[in-house]
Amino acid sequence: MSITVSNVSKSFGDFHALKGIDLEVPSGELVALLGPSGCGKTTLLRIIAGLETPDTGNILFNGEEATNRHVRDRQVGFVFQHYALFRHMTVFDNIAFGLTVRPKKTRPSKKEIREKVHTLLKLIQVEQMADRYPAQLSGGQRQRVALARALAVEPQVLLLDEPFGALDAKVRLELRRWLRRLHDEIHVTSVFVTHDQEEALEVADRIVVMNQGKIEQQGTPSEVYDRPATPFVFDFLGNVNLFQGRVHEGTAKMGGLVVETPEHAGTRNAPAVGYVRSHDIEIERIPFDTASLAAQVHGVVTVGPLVRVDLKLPGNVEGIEVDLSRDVADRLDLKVGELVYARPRKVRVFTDDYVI
Ligand SMILES: Nc1ncnc2c1ncn2[C@@H]1O[C@H](COP(=O)(O)OP(=O)(O)OP(=O)(O)O)[C@@H](O)[C@H]1O
Repeated sequence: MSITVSNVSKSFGDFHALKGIDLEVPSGELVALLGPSGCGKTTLLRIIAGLETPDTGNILFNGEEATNRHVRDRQVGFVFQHYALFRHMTVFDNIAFGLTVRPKKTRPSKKEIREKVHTLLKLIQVEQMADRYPAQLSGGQRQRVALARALAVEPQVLLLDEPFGALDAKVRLELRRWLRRLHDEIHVTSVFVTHDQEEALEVADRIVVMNQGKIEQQGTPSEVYDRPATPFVFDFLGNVNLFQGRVHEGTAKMGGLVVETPEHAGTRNAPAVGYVRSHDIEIERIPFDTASLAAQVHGVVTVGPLVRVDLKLPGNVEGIEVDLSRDVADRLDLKVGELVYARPRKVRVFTDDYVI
């Protein structure tokens, strides 16, 4: 089932939590709502679910008006960060719950319910745990059971609010891969809230980046990562260095960086900022042919598979961070205090009215 969010706004008192949101979720897609704490992701999810009503705007399911449809008639399944499994029920009964409480007319037979629950137990890979109680499961297993419970009633839409937020990093990583594979099998239209950019980039078909109640950009993971539309998106999706400067008659000059720009970009000597990801910078001991920035090594620290180098540059008070692979760092064997040259491989320039 497709979801259309059309011009949705929501305020709490005089705080504008959502400001004119327009969003299309095509049937069968897995979409991530990504943004910092308080940007309105959960409020938007709750409005799609029918747990909250928008002040203005509409929600459509498969093109049909559903803004005032009751939550129980929306055919949505939920999974939240804090697993709300029934403590006094076994895994089996938790998953079966939504089916057993149906009115007699639409309730499947006991045999059908048993078969359905076993299919789901297999899908979430906890077949041998049907008789356990939630307290006897790990956090990751509980979240998988919560997902199976949501899926048991065959929802048309699955809404997940930071479903792995309370789990440790390793389990989180396993579960998000598992969720991706599960979605590839069942293709239920899903909206997934997260503030973790890696999670969104790895799991989602499409990412909707939100900031202060608005959508900054939406697109495939590679679109938003490789072609961020705004400085906010650039910054939010990874480690970034800023080079402040000005653009004038076709050239942006930013703290030693020089980038050719279209003639019409900021011809009034407008401020310009160059954004460079920390893994898009090379370091050598001799100057590069082009765009060499002289710098001093200020710090070197190993972070898992990477070595993070802090450089001080004349004209860039904040300094810059460079992520090198371990091989390159081993070859260079940089020492704090020595002089080197840096060269950005990719620069994206934002001016007041232009992105290059
Ligand atoms: N019922 C409410 N009453 C008053 N303010 C609310 C209410 N619900 C949300 N807000 C406010 O609206 C803003 C958006 O909240 P929301 O929960 O949608 O953000 P979020 O992006 O999901 O953040 P987080 O990642 O921290 O959950 C926040 O500033 C929050 O304090």
